[in-house]
Amino acid sequence: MKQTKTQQFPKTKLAWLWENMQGTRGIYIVGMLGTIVYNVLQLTVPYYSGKIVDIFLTGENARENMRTNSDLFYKLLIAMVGFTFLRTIIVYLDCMIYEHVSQTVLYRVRNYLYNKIERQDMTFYSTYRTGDLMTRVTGDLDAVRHMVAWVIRMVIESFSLFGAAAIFFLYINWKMALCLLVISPFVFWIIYLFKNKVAPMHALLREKLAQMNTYAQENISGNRVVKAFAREDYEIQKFDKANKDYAETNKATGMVWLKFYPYVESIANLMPVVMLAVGGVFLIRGQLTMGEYVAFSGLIWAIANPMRQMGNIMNEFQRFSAASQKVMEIYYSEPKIKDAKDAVAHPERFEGKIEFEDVSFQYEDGDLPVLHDINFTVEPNEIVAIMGETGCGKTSLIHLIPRFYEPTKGQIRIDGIPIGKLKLADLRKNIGLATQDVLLYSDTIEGNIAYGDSTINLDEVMKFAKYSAASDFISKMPEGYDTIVGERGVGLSGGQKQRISLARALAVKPSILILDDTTSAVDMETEKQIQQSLRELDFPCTKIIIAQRISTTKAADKILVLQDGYIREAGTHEELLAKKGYYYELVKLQTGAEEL
Ligand SMILES: Nc1ncnc2c1ncn2[C@@H]1O[C@H](COP(=O)(O)OP(=O)(O)OP(=O)(O)O)[C@@H](O)[C@H]1O
Repeated sequence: MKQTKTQQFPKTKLAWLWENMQGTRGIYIVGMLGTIVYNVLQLTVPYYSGKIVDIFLTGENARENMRTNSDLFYKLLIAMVGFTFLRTIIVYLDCMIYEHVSQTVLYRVRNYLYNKIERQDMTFYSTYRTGDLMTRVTGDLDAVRHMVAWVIRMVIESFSLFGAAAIFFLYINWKMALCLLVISPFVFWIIYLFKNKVAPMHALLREKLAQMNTYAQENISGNRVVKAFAREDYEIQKFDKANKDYAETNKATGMVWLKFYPYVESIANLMPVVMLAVGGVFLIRGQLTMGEYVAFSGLIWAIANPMRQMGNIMNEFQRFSAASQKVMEIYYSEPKIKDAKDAVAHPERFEGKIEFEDVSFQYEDGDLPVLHDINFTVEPNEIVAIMGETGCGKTSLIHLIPRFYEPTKGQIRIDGIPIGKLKLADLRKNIGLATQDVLLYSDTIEGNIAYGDSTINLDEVMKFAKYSAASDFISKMPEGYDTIVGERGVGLSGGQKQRISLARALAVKPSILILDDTTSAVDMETEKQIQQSLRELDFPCTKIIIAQRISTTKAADKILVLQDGYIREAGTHEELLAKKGYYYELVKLQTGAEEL
């Protein structure tokens, strides 16, 4: 997993969130105003009860007032009930607004991230692990949604409640209000200290979660290897460790608040005590009426609760901060390999001439160059075979043609145009590639073959299956081309998967066909059939074939022998035999002949 330092983004986290609320910002503001209104409305009950107490229960003329002014009594009661009802309606609508906006943001950002991930280059995929990426588009995004749906609402709720209660207290009795409010700054200071402690815990927690998800994902997809080596117990233990790690970190994060909680709770609990003591003195001295006292004590929670809520809010805020950091990393990531500013469109088919000129290449995370000064030309329709011992750079070389990676030096041209000047889509659409590790989708065989061009009909699909010597085994399957192959082609043999992958590469009628050891798992007879079909394709096509078998390379127009990233030998089968070098030795080895 990539260990990122805290990356700087073009926008702050909240500004980024705001940007993604586009289209729902108006309604969100209405929601926030609603939160303020329904919190201010909380003051109505203690306000009216204070009035009722003063006028009709404890005041000098209480009995008289009840007799002569009972209308006012009922009006105050109705107002209390009415405002409570109004508040309920506002809370209800407000919840709907927050839910709507948060789901809209979630939907938008998730799509945007998926789009970004899809368009990344190979380096991105070798940097980020699938489990980590999955965590970003699920758990992390949920923390972002939670920020919109709950945390912001709680912040507004707490501050508006606190603010409204404070103003109300100051309005009815400023001296009493100050006695109560004077302790609140301590809470902010404690929350500030808490924030500094809990922020790194949330970052760590987030890493542990990604680690656990990565283990799970890798083990589920690599399940066959686990079974083959009977490593279930080992993997279960490994997961258990990651799970425990995550649970422990989760607990530790929760414990941080517990260290600060007693202080905040004590301050919050101090409020009713101050109320009782100071309020009592004020009452005795006549500086506070009984009604005012009722109003104060009825609303004391509006000062104490926001204080208690602060820790929760700060916790959630830090969770959002750690998660959004991960989301924004993908959100603002740009593939290094993309269309150049002056890229030219090339909607027409390529002729298929390929030129490598002094091409060298090193992986970004590699220590040494893997290709050195590669020079060769392939004419349209030619077949070029590339061979060499394992790890010599064959796959790296062919991956440069569709620009999966950029050469560190030199230039590759197709039909005379440097590939860096072509639009990526135009370049790749002209290339049919069957990779070494075959990946099929859980779809029908027909769907898999027609993956690159879904407009082709079944007859064409069958034709390409025939080219790749796959039609026989497909027609023997109970549902033929409608047979669903499992995830990654489960249910097919290695050779069968390779042949479907070849048919898929051919089905886009590419002007350049690249096969990376695509027939390594098929028998010699079938391979011969495939070689024959490749020579008889009904469309022009340049073929670059990585192969180890002499039976494949023999018929090629040109053979390149790679060694340690250099082209050591190049020529036809006969020319290379005459050189009596690596190729010659390989033929001897494969044919079992002493001399050729
Ligand atoms: N994504 C990568 N990042 C860093 N190094 C890599 C990467 N892929 C391959 N390499 C290294 O580049 C070198 C060439 O690998 P490459 O896959 O091109 O060899 P190959 O000739 O195709 O081997 P094989 O016949 O086994 O498929 C190897 O040393 C390999 O370790």
